Amino acid sequence: MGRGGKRGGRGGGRGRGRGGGNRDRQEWNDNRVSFDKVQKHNEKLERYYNDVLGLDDEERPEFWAALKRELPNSFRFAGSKGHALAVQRQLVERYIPEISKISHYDGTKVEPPRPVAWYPDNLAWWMTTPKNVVRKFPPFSAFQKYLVSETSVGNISRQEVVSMIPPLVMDLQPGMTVLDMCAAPGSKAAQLLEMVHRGEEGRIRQSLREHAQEDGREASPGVDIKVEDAAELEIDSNDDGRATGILIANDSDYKRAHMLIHQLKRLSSPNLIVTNHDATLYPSIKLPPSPDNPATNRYLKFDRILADVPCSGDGTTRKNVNLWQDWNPSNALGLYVTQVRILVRALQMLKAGGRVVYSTCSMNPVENEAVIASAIERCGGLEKVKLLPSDDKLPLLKRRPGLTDWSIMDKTGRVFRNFEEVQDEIRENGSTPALEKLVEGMFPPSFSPGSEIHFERCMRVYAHQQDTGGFFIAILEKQSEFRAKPESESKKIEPKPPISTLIEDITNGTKRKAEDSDEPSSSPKKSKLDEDALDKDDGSNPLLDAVSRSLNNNPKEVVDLTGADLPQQNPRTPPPGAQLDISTRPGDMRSDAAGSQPRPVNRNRNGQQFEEPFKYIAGDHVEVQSVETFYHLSPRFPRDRFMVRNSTGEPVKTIYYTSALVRDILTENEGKGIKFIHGGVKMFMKQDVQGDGVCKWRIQSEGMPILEGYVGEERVVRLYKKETFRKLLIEMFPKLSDEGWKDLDEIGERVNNIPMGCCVLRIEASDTEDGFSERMVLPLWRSLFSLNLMLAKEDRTAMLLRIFNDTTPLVNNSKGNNPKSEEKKDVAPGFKKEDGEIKVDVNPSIAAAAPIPEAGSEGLEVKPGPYGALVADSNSGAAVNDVKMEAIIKGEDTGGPEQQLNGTGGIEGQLGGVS
Ligand SMILES: C[S@@+](CC[C@H](N)C(=O)[O-])C[C@H]1O[C@@H](n2cnc3c(N)ncnc32)[C@H](O)[C@@H]1O
Repeated sequence: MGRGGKRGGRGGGRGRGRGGGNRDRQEWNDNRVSFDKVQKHNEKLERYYNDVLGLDDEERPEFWAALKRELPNSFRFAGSKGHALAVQRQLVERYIPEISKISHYDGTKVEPPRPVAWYPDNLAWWMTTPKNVVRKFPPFSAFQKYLVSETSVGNISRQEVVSMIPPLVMDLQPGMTVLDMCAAPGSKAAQLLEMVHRGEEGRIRQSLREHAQEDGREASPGVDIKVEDAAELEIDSNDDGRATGILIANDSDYKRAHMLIHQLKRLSSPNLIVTNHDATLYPSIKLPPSPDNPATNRYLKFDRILADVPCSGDGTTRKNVNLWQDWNPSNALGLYVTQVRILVRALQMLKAGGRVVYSTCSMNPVENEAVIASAIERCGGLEKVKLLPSDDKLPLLKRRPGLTDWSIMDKTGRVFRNFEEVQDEIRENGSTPALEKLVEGMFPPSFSPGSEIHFERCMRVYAHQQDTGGFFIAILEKQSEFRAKPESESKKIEPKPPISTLIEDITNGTKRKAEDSDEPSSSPKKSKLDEDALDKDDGSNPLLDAVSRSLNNNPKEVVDLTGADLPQQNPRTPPPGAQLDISTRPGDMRSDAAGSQPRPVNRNRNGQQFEEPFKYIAGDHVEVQSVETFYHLSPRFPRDRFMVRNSTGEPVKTIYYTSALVRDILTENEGKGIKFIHGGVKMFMKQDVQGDGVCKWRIQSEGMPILEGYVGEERVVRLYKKETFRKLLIEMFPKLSDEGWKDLDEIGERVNNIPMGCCVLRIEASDTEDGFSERMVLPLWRSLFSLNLMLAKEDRTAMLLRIFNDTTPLVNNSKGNNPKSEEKKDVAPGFKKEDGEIKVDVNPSIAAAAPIPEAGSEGLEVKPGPYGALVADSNSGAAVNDVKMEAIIKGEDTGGPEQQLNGTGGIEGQLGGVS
């Protein structure tokens, strides 16, 4: 993956890196400000964990002291391994030596960032110097710039170290089918997606090399596959090296699901689908029938599932300091039912032999060991689901085993050792709402000999062990298919309705009042239909069909179809975990969510929400053919994976590309009520060019890494020298006319001679002094008079800093001759902005450099418009009409659905030609 960067992930919208003013970010800032001020005591919290965790007298004070300290900074290098290591090298070679020279006022040396010992390949780092010191203290300013810049382009992901653990213990291999059930904001999903693509870059290059001669293409030089990676060349090599696995990332909260998309889109993966469902009711996904057995329905089963469930989050007191005030035992008790349901559904959707990793950032056994025990019980016991040992995983990670015995604290603070004590209490003193929340399954189960669940195989990570937050992780393996017990038969799991509520029901004939209960409103008793629906092995799901049908029509239908409880089950309503702020781990969100803005909801005429459909276009479609001809595509590139997102199924603005399995899933399940909200990588965007033979479809930087190896030499420009690249980064729209091409050194002649349109700039790695250590591929636009690297400004800036340690401001040659004039910003050559209006610039030097062509000359269409004439696109240099020009200048949408999402303003977000 990563082919020259975070899977090419350069997309980057306007929103990146901005605060966005969302609630979670705001909370985080408040937390930071108030960390020292918050009273870090909570009698129930301290009493419960002193009792239940079994820490000895020596360890206990360390545990509490750590929970009261602020968390060290941590971050992870993201993207393909090769690329991530290249960015990491900058830290090691350039910034750590500088930071090591800095001293505190008392003369002690500042501790530089250091790698997290248990994270593979030194790709995760942490540092004890507080963020605000790094941000404000001048000696750190270069390092701070590096962090900000690489984070903004997605090469660095700020993530808490314990939150990096679950994906690492999944044993995820390329080619696998993977589901992340509660994925937003997406830090773990990003790790999973990287794993789905592991080794892909090398495999594709190997395949291209093997077929270079046959295809008449020149393979890139200097592609030495490291010996330790050689094994990866063999895995998942069927599709000419392209990854065949899939990650489906899901979240029930629509807004958060869009943060997830924002986060994952940076990885530009065609193997990703994002869905928006309640994980307790996750729908079965249909696959196309197998050719051998066309009459049988097939459903997707997963090799790996991550259930990083909503939880009370009490392992995160170090960043969510308000938890000290807010912690209450009922938070965890109220989440138990949802957590069990999510885990049971995960186990149902797993292949036999597949694995679920269950994790929380809570230390409470009711959300952890109790959930594992209850889910195993519902799924038919250890014969069906086994808890796997984890001591062979991440040997350098300090952890404690899972608890084998625990007590439960009720809302009032009373502690019970077992369920019998609860029943005795009810018998003796009568029931109370607090007692009614306690169910048998929350307590340690009793086992017959030989049937013990080995809870000690779970991993518990505590704050004091290595200065982190707290976390719980368990690995479960499905042994064989099962039919899960309905909850009504598993009395251990379902809380009885509170007596007070029953009385109310009887006397008033009304439904339960939400305020009576700590229990999540989306954890109502399930109807029989519900349970049967989810248990069906053939994957069909009448409940979900009914729900989705009703959502597409009339929400009231849900009531009619599925019984009294279901209105609360509407999968669009985030379940309780999502509504509890503490369960959403604001710390996980803060960096990831930064700048992401929820996509405006699409609504039809009746005001109902809908997603643009995913429609695949045929390989012999005239537009696909035009692309094929112009870019001289190798026959080895699949033509049957191009997709558009509109109901006509015609390519209008954007052509996306997906893997074959993603295509099969999106087409097979179309109109079946599954809420797919993202899929596909932007491969081509339409440009209104009017020249003979100039392809209207320009390659998007996101799609470039996937496509580039298959583009014919006719559209390829090769660059070897750093200095040439530096010029292209600093200078937007370098002039080719008037012998300007001569300033472009090694590529000057080639770009001057290449016919107009989009081309592939291959930056080849070499051992020469002025050469690149890492190969990169970027889209380049050759226009009539100039050239432009199609790269967002922030990506240009990040590359300048990374490759050249250069912070030179960018020069925009399209801005005319008056650099002081802010008014000129964003305007194409030959035009100027005055009093907010775009006018033709009559400056003779510009006119000479960029004469407005006559109609028909070099294929440009000239037509008058509000700006006086047709101009060259300020971004790509291509000819555009004035409507388009206006849209570009205003930053209005010129792209597909995703552009609306981030408010990237279409072209401007991607190309950086407009600030
Ligand atoms: C702990 S966070 C997940 C963090 C995420 N795995 C990561 O690494 O960035 C839990 C997520 O579960 C979602 N959620 C809560 N209830 C859910 C449900 N019933 N089904 C699916 N998602 C749910 C919340 O919206 C929240 O985003």
